Amino acid sequence: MKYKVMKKQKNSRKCIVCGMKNDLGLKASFYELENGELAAIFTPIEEHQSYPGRLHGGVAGAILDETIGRAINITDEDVWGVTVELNLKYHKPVALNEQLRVVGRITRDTRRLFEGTGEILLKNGDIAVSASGKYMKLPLSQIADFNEDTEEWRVLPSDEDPAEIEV
Ligand SMILES: CC(C)(COP(=O)(O)OP(=O)(O)OC[C@H]1O[C@@H](n2cnc3c(N)ncnc32)[C@H](O)[C@@H]1OP(=O)(O)O)[C@@H](O)C(=O)NCCC(=O)NCCS
Ligand SMILES: CCCCCCCCCCCCCC(=O)O
Repeated sequence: MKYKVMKKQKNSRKCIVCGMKNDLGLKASFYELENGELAAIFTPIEEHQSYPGRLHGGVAGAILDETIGRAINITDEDVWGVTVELNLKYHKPVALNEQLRVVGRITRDTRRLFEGTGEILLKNGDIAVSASGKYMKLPLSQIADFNEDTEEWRVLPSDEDPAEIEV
């Protein structure tokens, strides 16, 4: 189904998934949807392959990890989590150089932990990779030396931002 985009999330400078100044990164964009899920959009490049032409399974894990980890921010922008568990199932190969949709949602939220699930979708809507993850909530000061300005942690509006996304 198609859902309206309610809000775009922030990107960063060097994160392997969302860093806009990481030339080898995925440069993914994250959109909060009206149904309470988070969608990511990115286009894998040659540098993200394992076997020629096929997305590396670890890279698939990275985008799912971050999409689930960011889904918590739909309800609370100030929660930061570190991944403590990530389970992946690879159903179909993922090709390079084609835009992919990823979707994630929160399935459990407690004082110290949150859990969620997510999928990488192929163009035809088939699920290529599915994941479930568990994250420990921590104060940002315990995770990283983080300066929003130097890390360029901000929303980057683009003409290519979709008004709705099918997930
Ligand atoms: C998450 C982390 C901070 C926990 O460290 P810690 O507080 O020293 O770990 P502890 O073993 O004392 O666990 C703290 C609590 O979390 C719980 N916990 C730890 N890992 C858990 C897991 N995978 N699932 C459920 N609970 C977990 C423990 O049971 C414990 O609970 P308790 O206090 O009620 O006994 C640490 O393991 C860590 O930094 N891991 C790396 C995370 C990471 O880098 N992820 C990838 C990038 S974000
Ligand atoms: C400059 C800050 C960039 C930080 C990226 C924000 C990511 C939040 C998602 C949490 C998922 C954790 C991913 C991980 O490291 O395993």
